[in-house]
Amino acid sequence: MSNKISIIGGGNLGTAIAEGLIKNGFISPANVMITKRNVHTLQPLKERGVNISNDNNEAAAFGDIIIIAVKPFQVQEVLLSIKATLDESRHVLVSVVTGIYIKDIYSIIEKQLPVFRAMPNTAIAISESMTCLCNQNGTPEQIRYLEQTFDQMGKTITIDEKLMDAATVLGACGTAYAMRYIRANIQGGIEIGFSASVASLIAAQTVKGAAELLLRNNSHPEQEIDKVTTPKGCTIAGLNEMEHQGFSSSLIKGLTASYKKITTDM
Ligand SMILES: NC(=O)C1=CN([C@@H]2O[C@H](COP(=O)(O)OP(=O)(O)OC[C@H]3O[C@@H](n4cnc5c(N)ncnc54)[C@H](O)[C@@H]3O)[C@@H](O)[C@H]2O)C=CC1
Ligand SMILES: O=C(O)[C@@H]1CCC=N1
Repeated sequence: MSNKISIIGGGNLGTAIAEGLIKNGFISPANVMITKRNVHTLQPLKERGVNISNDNNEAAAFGDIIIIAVKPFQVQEVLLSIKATLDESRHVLVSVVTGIYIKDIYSIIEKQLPVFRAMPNTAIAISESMTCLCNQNGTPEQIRYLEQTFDQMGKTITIDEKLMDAATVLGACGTAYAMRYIRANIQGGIEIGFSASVASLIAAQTVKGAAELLLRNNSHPEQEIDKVTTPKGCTIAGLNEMEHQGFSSSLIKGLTASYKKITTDM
């Protein structure tokens, strides 16, 4: 399988994917093309050797793997514009678009080429994404290749398409939710005496360490919490107050509101 990759839609996620792809040398920048109608903001990628264009058909002709990274309402127009260039015997289409199902894509392109959906998050730019994949008509070789590609940029799992909306909430929106948790820690940290920059460092590194404990120990959060909570100590006093104020409940309600938005209103 040849490995030229085109990214259509050089916005937040599209540029993060381009950065992630070229970061660790998995693919040469010369084998990546990214498009946007106004290519001005793509200059930093161009300076690093990535091909940039405002012509989606040029990108479709360039890439063997075509990643669609536009907003949901832009998908139909983009797919229709490259439909004639899509080649069933060559191209693999990968959509990262929220709430657009594989059947929707087939109904627009009317060609039986392999279609994947990928749900990464913006940490893909620093090779720390969580990416959920699903596909229809992908060969085992193509599935393996795409899993390997996204594995270069974090962790990857293949799931059923019916879980992609849930993956979007937990894995992609989750980056923003984690940021708010960290921001609240910074705000609290300033109130109890730290400068903003020191509070930011302590909050971010502490959250990173907590996540690494779970990933490396394969443990449950409550097991790790038990190791921190001294009886009659300050940790449990803080945790219980947070729960009295609805901490876990508000997060769960936030996740389900996000899920409801995707499944009923996008
Ligand atoms: N931002 C995130 O964390 C994540 C976003 N997604 C999905 O990825 C998609 C892109 O999201 P963002 O990057 O955040 O949006 P964005 O608005 O930053 O990026 C979309 C880009 O597509 C460009 N574009 C629009 N029409 C175009 C066309 N005809 N040809 C070429 N480029 C065109 C826009 O100029 C823009 O730069 C969305 O569907 C979103 O649901 C999925 C996972 C995470
Ligand atoms: O907010 C959104 O709709 C997109 C989907 C996942 C992250 N951003």
